[in-house]
Amino acid sequence: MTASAAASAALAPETDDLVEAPARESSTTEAQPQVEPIEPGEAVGAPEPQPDDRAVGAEQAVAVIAVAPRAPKPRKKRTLRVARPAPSADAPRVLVIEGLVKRFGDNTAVDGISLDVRAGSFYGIVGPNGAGKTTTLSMVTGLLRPDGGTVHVNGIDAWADPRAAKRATGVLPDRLRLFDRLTGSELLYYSGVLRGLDQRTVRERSADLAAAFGLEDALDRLVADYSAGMTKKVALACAMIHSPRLLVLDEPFESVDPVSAANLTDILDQYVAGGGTVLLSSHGMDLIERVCDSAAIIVGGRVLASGALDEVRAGQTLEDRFVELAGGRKAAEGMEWLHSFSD
Ligand SMILES: Nc1ncnc2c1ncn2[C@@H]1O[C@H](COP(=O)(O)OP(=O)(O)OP(=O)(O)O)[C@@H](O)[C@H]1O
Repeated sequence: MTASAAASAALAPETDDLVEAPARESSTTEAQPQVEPIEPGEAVGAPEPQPDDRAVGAEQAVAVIAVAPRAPKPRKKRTLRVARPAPSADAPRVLVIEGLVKRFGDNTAVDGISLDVRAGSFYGIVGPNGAGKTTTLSMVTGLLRPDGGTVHVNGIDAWADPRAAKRATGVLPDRLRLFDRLTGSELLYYSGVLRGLDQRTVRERSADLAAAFGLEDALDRLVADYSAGMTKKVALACAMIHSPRLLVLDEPFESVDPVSAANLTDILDQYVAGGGTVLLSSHGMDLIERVCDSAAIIVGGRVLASGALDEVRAGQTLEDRFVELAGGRKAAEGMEWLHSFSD
């Protein structure tokens, strides 16, 4: 399948994912008056328009805008599916996080997080704002020193031997701080040689990545002039150029349009199919359910559920499970002033 065909396929609504719920029965058993069926949206009682009938009276005008109520949309029930099975329990563990802790003053942002991510896994981390996702990923990738706990990447202690761990890791951080006065091709080149690749390999891979991410026409422009989505793409390309064993991506789909998101998903899918491992954070529950085989729900710096996607969802959608674990929806109580409109 071509990249664009694959992107289109990924974008197509997954109609077989949706199961129609049975139509709701009428709640009354009383005899109903016989009426002509009215199509939803059809005008009721409107006189047949005549060629020379331009002036309509008030009654007729009202009749013209009296529209049959639209039938309520049938509730759709989603079948819970997984994109792919989680790696088997004997697959090697590419990332092992044990008892990770990070405090900012009195605030314990990460409070003893432990996770196992196995080779070939597409692992999603979800959690409410401020749950500690970015803080955790920053400690995994060597950007933030933990106050406690350990991180092993491919068997390497990431804080005892950060250089070796970084060679095995590609990172897309949350707040992108790129050398954006470089052009896209200069940034890719810089990322490649920084990771020890020779010039020829860097050029070849840069061309492949630019084509895969649809950035060919932007390579000679300054990254500072890129849109948010393009910046995300070039940063992801830079994270992948040294073909790391583990990709750690903080909100990779933020600001990325749906077509590009499908394209990125295809690229990451191929990477995982080839034995790579992805750990990503996202607020997109549907996306996580579509692409990930495993997930962790983090709330208040703690892991409340983790493992194969089906175990984490526990028979619900990931969103429902997330909302349940995160403490449910909060009504906008005490916000009555919001309805006292200013004009
Ligand atoms: N550098 C910092 N200094 C002080 N507090 C911080 C710092 N970084 C994060 N925090 C705090 O740590 C907690 C976790 O933040 P973090 O950014 O990890 O959350 P998150 O789950 O990634 O949230 P979001 O989904 O909103 O991105 C928050 O209370 C945040 O205010």
